[in-house]
Amino acid sequence: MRDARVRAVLRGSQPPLRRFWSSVAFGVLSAASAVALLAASAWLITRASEQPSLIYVSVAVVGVRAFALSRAVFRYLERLAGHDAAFHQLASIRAGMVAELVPLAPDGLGDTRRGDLLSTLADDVDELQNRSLRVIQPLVTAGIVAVLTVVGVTILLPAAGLILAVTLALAGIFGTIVNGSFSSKAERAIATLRAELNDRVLDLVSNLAVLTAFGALAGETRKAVDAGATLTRAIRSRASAAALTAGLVSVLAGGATIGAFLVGVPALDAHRIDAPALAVLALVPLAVFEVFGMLPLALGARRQVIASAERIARTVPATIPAAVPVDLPQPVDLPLPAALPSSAHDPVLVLDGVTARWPNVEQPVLRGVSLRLHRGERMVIEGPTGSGKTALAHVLTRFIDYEGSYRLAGVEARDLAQDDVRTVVGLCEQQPYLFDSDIRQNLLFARDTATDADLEAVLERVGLAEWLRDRGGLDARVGERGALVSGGQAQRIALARALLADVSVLIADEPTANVDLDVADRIVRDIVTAASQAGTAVILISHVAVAPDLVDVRLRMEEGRLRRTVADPVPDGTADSDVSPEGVPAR
Ligand SMILES: Nc1ncnc2c1ncn2[C@@H]1O[C@H](COP(=O)(O)OP(=O)(O)OP(=O)(O)O)[C@@H](O)[C@H]1O
Repeated sequence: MRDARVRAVLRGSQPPLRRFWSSVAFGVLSAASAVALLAASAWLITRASEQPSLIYVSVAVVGVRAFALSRAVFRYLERLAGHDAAFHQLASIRAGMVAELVPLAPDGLGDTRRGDLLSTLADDVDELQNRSLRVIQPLVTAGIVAVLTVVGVTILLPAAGLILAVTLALAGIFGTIVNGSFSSKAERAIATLRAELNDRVLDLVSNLAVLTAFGALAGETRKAVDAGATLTRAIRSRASAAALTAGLVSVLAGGATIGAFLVGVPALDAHRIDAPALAVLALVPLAVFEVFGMLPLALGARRQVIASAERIARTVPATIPAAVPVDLPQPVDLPLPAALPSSAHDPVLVLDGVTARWPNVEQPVLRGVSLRLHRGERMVIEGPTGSGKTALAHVLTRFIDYEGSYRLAGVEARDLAQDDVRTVVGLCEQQPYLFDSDIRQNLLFARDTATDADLEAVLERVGLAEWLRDRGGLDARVGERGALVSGGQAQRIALARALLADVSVLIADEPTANVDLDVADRIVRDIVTAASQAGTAVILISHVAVAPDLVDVRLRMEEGRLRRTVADPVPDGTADSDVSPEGVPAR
């Protein structure tokens, strides 16, 4: 049975009836006009060959013109109304998906491949629009027009009506079987193959430098090309199945015409119908089969829509993992900046026995961590790789949840809105993300009211004044993911961003990871100095030994536990995170 989440995605893809009904109505009118056009033309040509007075054919002449025009006009209106409804729905599906993903980012999406996410948000959501456009609408139109035509033909000649009904049923059944058996595998695979291709191409272009350096570019390119070829094969096999189905439907349409002649000619001889009626009986099947031929293709489109809905349901997690924080329905207000302690002795941030886990990981990454940070204090956290330093940064910025107590300005952090916490505690990530835009835009999103003078001042504080002049000012571009700036400059831009956001606590996670020792020392000094000037407390996560004059508190993280370092000893037997590393007075 299809899972409830897939059903919910499918339901969500369907435009509401008030938007959708008009496109179905126009579709039916357009298809009915096509059938009526052929019927009227067949009747007119045959009747005209009998050279009657013009008065007898004038209605049919008007009919042919009217149906020719109405078919095109209704087709246009159907397209317009159908796409309008589908696009409205697409916009809300995409917005809904992004809204579901936002609370998960960044740590709740650790298992999600970026290519998958890209394919899901772009291609799979696009595919969903076909549910109304290529599945429901053609099915309803084909059904209604086929029934109306069979009724009309039956009125003219019951035997011909029966033949038409039977051949239409055969076309529906065999067309669906043929199409299903030749293309259902390809249809279901296309969405996954497209995601795989996206993933490979994304990997290739984002890691060109490293792949080239290790001579792996040719191999990875081949994999991307192979993924493209597999996708092309699947698309080709779907197209072949569609062509085969169309061929089968055409054969049955021809069969219906021959059948109409077989029963129509004796009826003509017996004067039960006249010659123009026989022409109508013979030609109408061709038009109705054109409409009805969409049925097997609509069922194929349905399989593809379902495959995309399943992928969306798989890619966007149905529930938020336990370790990802969720805001309370009515979070406590943190009136800023008044809420922050004005006295240097009151801590801004207090952790008591904090334990935390990464999403979907059983083992805690932090175990009973306690610390206190005062206004303007400079704290360094060192420790071996993988010991949990970044995890602590993510707890403090509320990217992952915690057990124990984490108070910010005296208020328990889990009672606050996460956004409020992040206006007080800012993070300079280990690998700062720079947008492929100019320097101005890369800073402005931290504070969109900042003037150019503000931006230049903050860049000066982080030691980038000269660089800014050399680059020609704030309009200089930084390249994709900061390709046009060095690792150290990227760190400084990230720092400038954090300073602009005017946080009270700045966490710099390995700001010197990408630079040499010489530059590292300057960056750390600049970070600490710039933050101090702003009265901002700093938690510096660093591998590099930080000069003693830049540090008030020095802590060490080991296997998820925090303790003081030898340089800042505590009494024997109490050197772990159960002890609050308090006591270093704020400057
Ligand atoms: N999103 C994640 N999901 C699951 N495990 C993770 C995740 N991120 C990191 N880990 C694991 O958690 C442990 C602690 O990682 P963390 O990044 O906090 O270490 P770190 O001390 O910052 O290391 P480094 O100095 O190398 O940056 C490591 O074993 C790491 O492999």
